Formats: sequence, structure tokens, C-alpha cells
Amino acid sequence: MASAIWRAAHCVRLAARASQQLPLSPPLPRSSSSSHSSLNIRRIASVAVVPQAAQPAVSEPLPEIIRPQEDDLPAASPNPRPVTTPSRMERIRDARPFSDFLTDTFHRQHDYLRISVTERCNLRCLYCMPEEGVPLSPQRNLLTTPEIVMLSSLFVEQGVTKIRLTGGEPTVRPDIVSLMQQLGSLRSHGLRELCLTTNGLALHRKLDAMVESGLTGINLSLDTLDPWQFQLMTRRNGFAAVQKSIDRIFQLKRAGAPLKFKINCVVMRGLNDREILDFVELTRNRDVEVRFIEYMPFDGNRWSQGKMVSYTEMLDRIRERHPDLERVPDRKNDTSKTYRVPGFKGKIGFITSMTHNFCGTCNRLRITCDGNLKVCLFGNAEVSLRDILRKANNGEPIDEAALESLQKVVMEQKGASSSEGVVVPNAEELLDVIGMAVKRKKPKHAGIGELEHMKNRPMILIDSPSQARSQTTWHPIGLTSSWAPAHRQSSPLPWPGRATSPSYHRQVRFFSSIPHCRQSDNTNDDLNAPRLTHLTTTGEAHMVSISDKQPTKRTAVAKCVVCFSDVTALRLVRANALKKGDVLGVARIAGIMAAKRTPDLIPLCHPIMITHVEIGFEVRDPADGGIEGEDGKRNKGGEIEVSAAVSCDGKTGVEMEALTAASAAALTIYDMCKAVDKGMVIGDLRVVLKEGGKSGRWVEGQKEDLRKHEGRS
Ligand SMILES: Nc1nc2c(ncn2[C@@H]2O[C@H](COP(=O)(O)OP(=O)(O)OP(=O)(O)O)[C@@H](O)[C@H]2O)c(=O)[nH]1
Ligand SMILES: C[S@@+](CC[C@H](N)C(=O)[O-])C[C@H]1O[C@@H](n2cnc3c(N)ncnc32)[C@H](O)[C@@H]1O
Ligand code: SF4
Ligand code: SF4
Repeated sequence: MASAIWRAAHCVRLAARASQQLPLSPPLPRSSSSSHSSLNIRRIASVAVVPQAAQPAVSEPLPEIIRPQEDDLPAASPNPRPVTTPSRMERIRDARPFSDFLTDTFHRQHDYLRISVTERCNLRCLYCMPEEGVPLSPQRNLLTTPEIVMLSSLFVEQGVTKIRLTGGEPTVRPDIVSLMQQLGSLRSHGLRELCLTTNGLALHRKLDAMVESGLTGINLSLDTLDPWQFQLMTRRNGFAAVQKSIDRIFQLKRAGAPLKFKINCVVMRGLNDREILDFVELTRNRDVEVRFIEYMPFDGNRWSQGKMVSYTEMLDRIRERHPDLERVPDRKNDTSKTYRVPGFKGKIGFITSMTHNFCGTCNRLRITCDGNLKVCLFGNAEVSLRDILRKANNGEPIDEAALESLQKVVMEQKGASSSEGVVVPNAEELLDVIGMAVKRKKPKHAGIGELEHMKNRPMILIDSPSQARSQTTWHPIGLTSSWAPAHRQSSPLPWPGRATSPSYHRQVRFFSSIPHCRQSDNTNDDLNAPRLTHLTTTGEAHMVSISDKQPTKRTAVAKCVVCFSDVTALRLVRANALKKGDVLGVARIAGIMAAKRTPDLIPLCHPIMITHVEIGFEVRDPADGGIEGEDGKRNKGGEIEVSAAVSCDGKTGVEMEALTAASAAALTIYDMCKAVDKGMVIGDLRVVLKEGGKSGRWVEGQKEDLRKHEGRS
């Protein structure tokens, strides 16, 4: 009933708007939990809204799988918050050059920010998360709500118009609704879309409040329409709860809430690929876009090409049933290629990250749960924005109490009693660092064949906390010194080209930096966090001093493998019958010599008094069995595993010597066999054992110890 009244009122307003008589939608009542006043975010005045389209007043039949039990459903929200779309006049009025900080060297303008708000999840999807879960970060490492709001406002002020909250599972963040309310306020600064990617499990409990806060789009991940299969794919129960959330979304949409709704379905061969047509069927009567996602490789998800169903294969399968499937024009920055079955109300799409990248029109940036900016989903480079923000609070998390006192400091400095806008400490430095990171963004990610071999963290940790342990974390100060024009070091003014930029002036108008707050010299507050010891605190490469270390006996063993494409070469080597001579004998000498020359080749290595080098070979002929790769192909020509053991009595380890020795021996084998086999591949180069020094003994497989061995400790 209430929804019918709201709908009727809404239609009247629509009609009035059409004749330019009435503003649309009055401001909606705020929930009492809103903390705007303490955050000093500008309150939103009444917002002009343009609904996407008049929604049908009658409810459509639901597909069986998502049909609600009408009695179980709560009434639709009486007051869903409408999407705000600026009028043409508003767009002209607000027109400004797009921020240079958010524009990369390929002229891609990044106006879409994805923020991971938690690393936790209530599911364990096969393709995303290892069964055992992921280690959780200490709470103090994660961004607080005020910090997320501050960073978001900085990005919005620079031109970001769309924010997507993701995770982990964003709905499990306890204060997710309050966070959304605060982000929703950024609409008055230019934010147009506030979206959520969710598994839907807990969504139904918070959805109404989210919509009222300004949520404009939901992408719900659902890979199967079968409850049993759901349990298999997510390793948890919960299908009914997801169903409840979907019901509620459709109900709100029917009540007029202008929510964009998409279903994300990762397709895995042999698991859910038989349901593709059922998902297409969902779009017959529903205003939903179902997007089929190509399965992507991440650490721990056991990806194989065989399990991935490509876009073209999915398309072929759908066209068998729906030969008239038609392409719908995509929007410029869409991740998906969109289609529609004529006559169907919804659409289908394909996210083709693996087979057809869409990097050329990429407009995305990510902030991880612990406050790192990540410019590419498949890139490792990250920079901590959190650490720059927290400098203003002596490295401590900025919670609401801290925010209030920081704000007081700002007010006192400005001699003002109140201010509009969100206080963003060190806004200038943040922008510099963001600009530098964006400028380093690569044109595209690696393709199939390379991507699956790249080190990447589990998907759940990509849209959430950084695994800085194995990643490159750019030290902001180092970057500033190497990239920004020299005068930036001492001058508080923007460098040429930015001084007159309206967006810069907008920035200083709305954001206050706190230049005189006490700053920590060390931006890396987590003393346990691994550091790259070959970089100074200003990011310059240097040789680590080992002057004060005591010599100890140290050994390192490294291995690699030369794979042959055909057994002929391998057998000639084994029989020592190659024209060029004794391959293994020459390779052994090459390895020993290379170990001794390592400091000449690797710039920051110390010269070490090596006491012993031993090079070994294991020749593996497929006829002996036991060396087939997972795909049964790679090693059909046989392989030689090279091992190099290097010892010394020294102050630093010899793993670089062992790696160099193994590489040189393998390259020598390659060199001597290449006349017979042009398809050899050298791979799997790694340290398998390291002993001595203060870290003791480390053996391959005990990954947690590896970080102790970064650098030459
Ligand atoms: N290659 C690539 N794929 C992405 C990126 N962001 C999202 N995806 C893919 O898109 C899938 C769905 O992501 P969503 O969270 O729904 O976000 P989205 O596709 O940006 O959503 P829209 O805003 O509706 O376009 C992910 O599982 C990825 O496969 C990205 O930055 N790069
Ligand atoms: C990491 S989840 C986070 C948000 C939320 N928990 C959810 O599941 O929607 C974001 C999206 O990544 C997708 N995803 C996760 N692992 C993937 C993989 N290996 N290949 C393709 N998409 C993946 C999920 O299906 C989901 O749509
Ligand atoms: S895809 Fe989403 S729901 Fe599934 S495990 Fe990953 S984060 Fe959780
Ligand atoms: S892989 Fe990187 S460049 Fe390509 S679309 Fe994704 S984020 Fe953008």
C-alpha cells in the first residue's frame, strides 16, 4: 500500500518535472545513525532527480527459482532514494577539465573508483577464495570509515563519478550502511553512481537502508540457480538468503527505486556451464542484466584453461537456443559485451577478461581494504594512501574522534569556526602520489598464457587488503623525489600546468590539508611488514650494509628446469652424442663460473668469498615415466633439472649465486642444444634451500619463512 502511494506521488512529480513545474523528490529523511555532523560533510540540499524510466505498476511473474513467497516479503520501502543524474545545464555549469592526476599516459580518464571495504566474506567461492580462507589483517591496518570517506571525497573532487563498494563481502562490514550514507553525500560534489558488488547473502537485511542512502546499482554474484550446486560452488549454505535479497531488489525496483541490477555469474566448465541457458531465461521477464564472467586465474583458485568457458563458446551455446540474439551497444567503459534476446526484458553480458581484454577503455582505480591504491586489477604495483592520511594523526588510524580533533586544528589554523567539505589531511601529497601511480599504469594486462603464470593474490584479496608482503609498495616519498619536478619538493604550490587548473582550485576550496601536523618519518608503521631492503627510505636503490654482521657458514640451493619439445635432443645429451660436445660437462663449468661472477652481473650483490659450488643435473626422459605436466603435454620432450648448491663463510647469503649458477648452466644447455631443438623452455627457477645466517634454515614449501629472506639478510 505504502509503495503504491509512493509510486503514485512519484509519478505526479515526474509529470510535474516534465512540465518544468516542480522539483523532483524532496530530500529523503536521514537515518538517525547518520554521523554527518561529526564528519562535517556538506549536507545535501534537495537533489534534482531524473528517474531512468517509469517503472511498471504491475508485478511481473518471477521465474520459479527466484519467485518470492509474497507473504514473507516485507513491504517495499516507501521512500527509495532516486538516482541523481545532472541536467544538461548542470553538466555545462560543472564542466571542468578532467583531473590530470586521474589521467594516465594513454589518456584514460579514471572516473570509477572501486573500494574494498572488508577482507572478510561469508562464502568461500571455489574460484575466488582458498578453502582455508585468507589470513585476516590486524584491524588497525584497515581503513576506518572516516578514512574511506576522506579518500572518496578526494577522488570525487578530482572527477570520480562512480564508486563501487566491494570486498570481500561488503555487507559484512558492520557500519556499511553508515558508510554508504556518508558516501551518498558526495553526490553534491559530483558523485553520480554509488554501487555495490555483493554475494547477496546478508543484503536483504540492509538493502532498504542502503537504497535510502543513495545506492544506485547492485551487482549480485550468483553462479547457480540450484541450491545444491550453490553449496558446492560457495562451500556454504545460503541460497535461500540470496533469493530473499533478489526478491527484495525486484520489489524495490517495482516500487520505483531506480536501481540498476546485474547478476554476475562466473562460468566454470563441468560445474555450472550447463546452467547458462537458465540464466538467459531469467532475463525474459525481468529487468536484470545477467553477466557471464570468464573464469580468471588468481593464487589458490586452481585455474586451468580447460575449466574456463570462453565468451565465444558461451555465445555459441546461447545462439543455438536463441539464434536471433542481438548485440546491444556498450557504454564506453563497460567491462561487458552486452546482448539481448529480442522480446526479453533483461539483457545478458559477457565479461571477457581472459579472451578479449577491455583495458583500452579502462577507467578504474581500486583502493584496497588497507588503503593501497591499485591502478590495475592484474598489476602488482600499489601505493599506500592510508599512510599519507595517517601522518596527520601520528600514524594512528583516523577514527571519528581523531577526525574531530584534526578538524579543530584545521579550523584554528584557518581562523574559521566552521567549514564545509570533508577534511582531507595531506591532500596535496595524496594527489601527487595518486597522479604518479596513475601515470605508471600499463596499457593492458597480460594475456592468456601469461596471466595464469603471474603471481597474483587470491581474488578476495584483490578487491580487499593488499598482500604487500609479495608486492611492490611504492614509497610515496621516493616516488615524489623521482617523478615530480624538483621545485615541488620545496614549494607548496602546484607545479606548472596545474596551478591554473579549476579542479585544483576546487580541491583547495573543499579540502583542507594539515601541513603542520606532526609527521612520522617512517610512513611504514607496521614494523613487521616486510620491506625491500635494497631501497632506501626515499626509494633509491642502494647496497645494503653488512659491515656489522658476523660471518657464518651459509648455503643456498637453487633449481631450474630445461624442458625439451622433443626427446631427440634430450637423448643425444644423455648419450653425450651432440656435435657441440659434452653438454652437461660444459654446463657444469658455466654454472660454477657464473656463481663466482654473480656480483658483476647483479648490481647490488656483495662480492662473497665462495667456498664451494656444486652443479647437478637430473635427466628425465618421458620414457622413464613420472614427468608429465598437468596438461600432459608440456614435458613430452623430456627435461633436465639443474641444481646449483653454493656455500660460503660470509656475512650475507648466497641465494643469488645459486640462482645465477643454475640459470647459466641451463642457458648453456640451451645454447648447446638449440640446433636440434628450437622449442626448449627454461622455467621454474627458484631457491629450494637456504641455510645459515640469523634466519636459520629454510626449505622450499615453507612459504611463510620466505619473506625473512628477502634481500641478503
Ligand atoms: N579486467 C578487469 N576485470 C574487471 C575489473 N573490474 C571488474 N572486472 C570483472 O568484472 C567482474 C564483475 O565485477 P563487478 O564488481 O560487478 O564490477 P563491474 O563489472 O565494474 O560493474 P559495472 O560497474 O556494472 O560495470 C569481475 O569479476 C571481474 O571479472 C577490472 O578492473 N579489470
Ligand atoms: C571478489 S568479489 C567481491 C564482492 C562480493 N563478495 C561478490 O561476490 O560479489 C567481486 C567479483 O569478483 C568475481 N570473481 C571472483 N573470483 C573470480 C575469478 N576467479 N574469475 C572471475 N571472476 C571472479 C566474483 O564473482 C564477483 O562478481
Ligand atoms: S566471490 Fe565474493 S562471495 Fe565469493 S568468496 Fe569471493 S568475496 Fe566471497
Ligand atoms: S586489467 Fe587493468 S587495465 Fe585492464 S581493464 Fe582491468 S584494471 Fe583496467
